[in-house]
Amino acid sequence: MNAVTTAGLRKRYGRHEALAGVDLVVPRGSVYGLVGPNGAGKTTVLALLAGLRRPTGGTVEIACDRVAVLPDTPGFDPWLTGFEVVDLARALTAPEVPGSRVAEVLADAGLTEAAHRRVGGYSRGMLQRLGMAATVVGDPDLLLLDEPCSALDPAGRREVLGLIARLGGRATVVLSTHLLADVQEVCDRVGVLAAGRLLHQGSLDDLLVGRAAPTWVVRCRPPLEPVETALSARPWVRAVRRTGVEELVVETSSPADAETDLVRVLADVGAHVLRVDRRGADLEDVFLELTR
Ligand SMILES: Nc1ncnc2c1ncn2[C@@H]1O[C@H](COP(=O)(O)OP(=O)(O)OP(=O)(O)O)[C@@H](O)[C@H]1O
Repeated sequence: MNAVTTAGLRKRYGRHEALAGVDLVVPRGSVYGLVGPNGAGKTTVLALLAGLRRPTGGTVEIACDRVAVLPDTPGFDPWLTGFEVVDLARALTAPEVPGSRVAEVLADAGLTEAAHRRVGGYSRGMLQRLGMAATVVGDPDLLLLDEPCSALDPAGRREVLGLIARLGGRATVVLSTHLLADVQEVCDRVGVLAAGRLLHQGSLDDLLVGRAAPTWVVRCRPPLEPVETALSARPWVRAVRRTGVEELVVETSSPADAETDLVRVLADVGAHVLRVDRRGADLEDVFLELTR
C-alpha cells in the first residue's frame, strides 16, 4: 500500500521545465529521502505533494488523512513562545491530542529550556527544530519535510534525525535533502532527482548494492608515494586517492582481489601501516555516479 503516488508529474515555471515527468512511489510507513543537486526540483516535488503549487501535468495521489508540511525556512510569529507555537499547531490540526503532548515534542526537539522564550530570539537551527515539533505534534500520518536538517549543528541534527527515525513505521515521511549522510542514517527508500527527472528510486540497499564497489582506506606513515605507485600498478585497483597526509583511499574493480592482495602490496613496499579499513559502498559515491 502506497502513501504517495505520482504519475508523470510535470511542472513548468514559465519556459523552464522544473519537473519533466516524475513517477514517485512512497510506500506507507517508509522514510523516503528525495536527494538531488541544487535546482533538481526537490522543493517543487514537495510543494506539489503538499498542494501548495499546481502541477502543469500528471497526477498526485495521497492516501493519507493527516498531512503535515515543514518548509525549509519555517516562519512563526515572533511574539509567540515556542510552547505557544506548538500548542497552536496542536489546537489547529489535532485538538483531540492532549496538551501534555506539546511539552513532549518540544523535549524531543531539544527545546525544553527555550520553550517559554519568544521565538523572535530563536536561532535558525532552533526555528527548524521548532518547525519539526509543530509538524509532529498533531500526529500526522504523512510528513513532507523540506531540508529538515539544513541549518542544524551536530546536536540539533541528531535530535531531528532521532525524531524522524522514531516516526518511521508509524507515519510516512518524505524528506528532501542534499545531506546524503542523513539519508543513509534515517531513510529506507531513496529517490535520486536531477534536472527534474527521477534517476533512481527504490530501497537504499538496492541503490547501494551492485553500484559503487567497496573501497579500502589505508592509513600509513608518510611518504605515501611508494604505496600509491605500487597500488596503482595492480590490475584490481581502479584508482588511488590521497585523502590526508597519512591516508589513501583505494577504489577497486575486484573486491576479492583486494582482500587477498592489498596487504601483500603494503608489506612488499615496507609501508608503515597504521590501519586498513574496508568501507562499504557509499551513497555519496553512487549519487555522484548517477548525477555525473
Ligand atoms: N517560483 C519559481 N519560478 C521560477 N523558477 C522556479 C521557481 N521555483 C523553482 N524554480 C526553478 O525550478 C528548478 C527547481 O527548483 P527547486 O527549488 O524545486 O529545486 P531544489 O532541488 O529544491 O533546489 P535546492 O536544493 O537548491 O533547494 C530550479 O531551476 C529553480 O530555479
